Amino acid sequence: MAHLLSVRIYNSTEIYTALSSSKPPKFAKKTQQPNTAISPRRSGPAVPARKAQKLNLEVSPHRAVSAVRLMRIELGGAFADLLNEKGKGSGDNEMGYVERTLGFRTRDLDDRDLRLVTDVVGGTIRWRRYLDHLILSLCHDENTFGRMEPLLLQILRIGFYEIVKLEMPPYAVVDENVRLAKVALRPGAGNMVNGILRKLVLLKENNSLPLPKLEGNDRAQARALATLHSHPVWMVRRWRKYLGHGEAIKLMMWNNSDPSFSLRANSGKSFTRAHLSERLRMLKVPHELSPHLDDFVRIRTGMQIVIQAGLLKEGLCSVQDESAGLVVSVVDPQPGESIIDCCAAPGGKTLFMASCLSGQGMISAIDINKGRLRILRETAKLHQVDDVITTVHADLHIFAGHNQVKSDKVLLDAPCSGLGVLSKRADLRWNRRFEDMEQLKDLQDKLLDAASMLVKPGGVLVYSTCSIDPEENEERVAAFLLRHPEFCIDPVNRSVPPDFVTEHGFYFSNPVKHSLDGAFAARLVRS
Ligand SMILES: C[S@@+](CC[C@H](N)C(=O)[O-])C[C@H]1O[C@@H](n2cnc3c(N)ncnc32)[C@H](O)[C@@H]1O
Repeated sequence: MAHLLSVRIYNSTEIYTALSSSKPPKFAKKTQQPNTAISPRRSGPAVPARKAQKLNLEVSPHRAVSAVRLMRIELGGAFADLLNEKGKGSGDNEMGYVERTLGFRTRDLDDRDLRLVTDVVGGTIRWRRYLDHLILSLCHDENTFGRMEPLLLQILRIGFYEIVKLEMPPYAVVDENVRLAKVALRPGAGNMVNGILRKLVLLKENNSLPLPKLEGNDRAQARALATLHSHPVWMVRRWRKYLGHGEAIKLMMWNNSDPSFSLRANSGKSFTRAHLSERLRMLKVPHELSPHLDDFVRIRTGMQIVIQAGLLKEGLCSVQDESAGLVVSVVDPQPGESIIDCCAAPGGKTLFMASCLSGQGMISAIDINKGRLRILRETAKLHQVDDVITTVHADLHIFAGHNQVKSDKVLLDAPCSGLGVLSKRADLRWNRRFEDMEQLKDLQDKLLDAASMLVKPGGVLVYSTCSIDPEENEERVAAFLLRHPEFCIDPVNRSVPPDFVTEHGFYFSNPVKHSLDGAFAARLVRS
């Protein structure tokens, strides 16, 4: 039986405040829903005003935490950083959100619960389009789905994901999610979850999930694929155009797989990869050495252990994908050089470049974002590489127009769509819009022009993105070379393994081929 230790009424503004620190969005109306019926309105309060229960031992903690975190990501604009999800060792933090949002606590999260939260939140976000298609198919009508309360929808998505993708024992999933809906919303909501989830279980047992067929014209096929692989239609169409049907599907499967992470040992603190490997062995974290980069190790599981052991906090290592590390190989920083990192924050590449300088040389780390630049500064101090880094808070366009400085090497790690990192950034696919691409390309051209002004004769300009989109990569470089005949391509064969070198001499990490994030870099020399 639920334990009722305290009673408090929450209103919708308070609930929103619990979800996010910024002001309430349009969905948070002050109207209250009747407590017995299922509110059909998606535009109603996030959860209805309700009585708070301090401790409820009947609700499974990972589901309560997942539901609240999903609400925060979707409605409160929180950032679905899978690493943070893994890293949030503090169950207290999570339970605080549950209490402030739903009005009750469950038992504390243990390590298994934390892993489940990561899986459920990441998976539910990734598979959202697919799950919503199934939920809509099993609702009475489109209105029921279209106006469903946000919390109810999240609970259904969790249940569908657990049954269809995690293949958890279905009737336990039904019972647990029904209980969550009853306690967090009201009995009627529990009945609805029960009805829909039970229909799903039957369909799954009979192998007859209502999924779209791949037929019709290009647009219709793209829509079906977008649902089956849970991506926006515009991405599917773009990838079918650029990569072909088969590769597009492989890419979507990669984006939907569990991300793996790499760690870079921080030589700035004389902490070598051998030291890191030894520490990981002692922590029983399975890992392997990167075949491409001397300072890197790969880990598939155990990130939470690494974080709890304090390795990141002590600055002994950083989380950095090898694809990003290889961009630094393309820059090839040498002791004594002057380097400008034009879009530097939060500093992943700046710090790696700084550690390559062995205390000699200087990196000017420019960024327009003050907060992110502060993170860079603090991390540089922690990593003991701050003696070779100067941070500059500036808009690159203005900085380049007003400064006469010219450097040996200039890195422009440009703002981009991030289409190469969708496996790690589970929510990014839903936040990125087709219209963004044109704006980004325009920004990239302008930043390239500005960055080129900072390169001294004979110096090197490296343009990089974490995108796999040719329009942000090869096409931007081609357009730049037309505008700037004083630059030419310096093929990256000497900097990265041959497998990563394109026919035009650029660096390209292909998620499907290399099992790393997608990344691109061009090395251009000024005559
Ligand atoms: C892809 S991120 C850089 C990531 C970074 N290089 C790293 O490895 O951690 C792009 C950065 O460009 C910055 N940026 C965007 N427009 C800018 C501008 N006009 N001038 C300077 N920085 C800018 C953003 O604030 C953002 O931090």
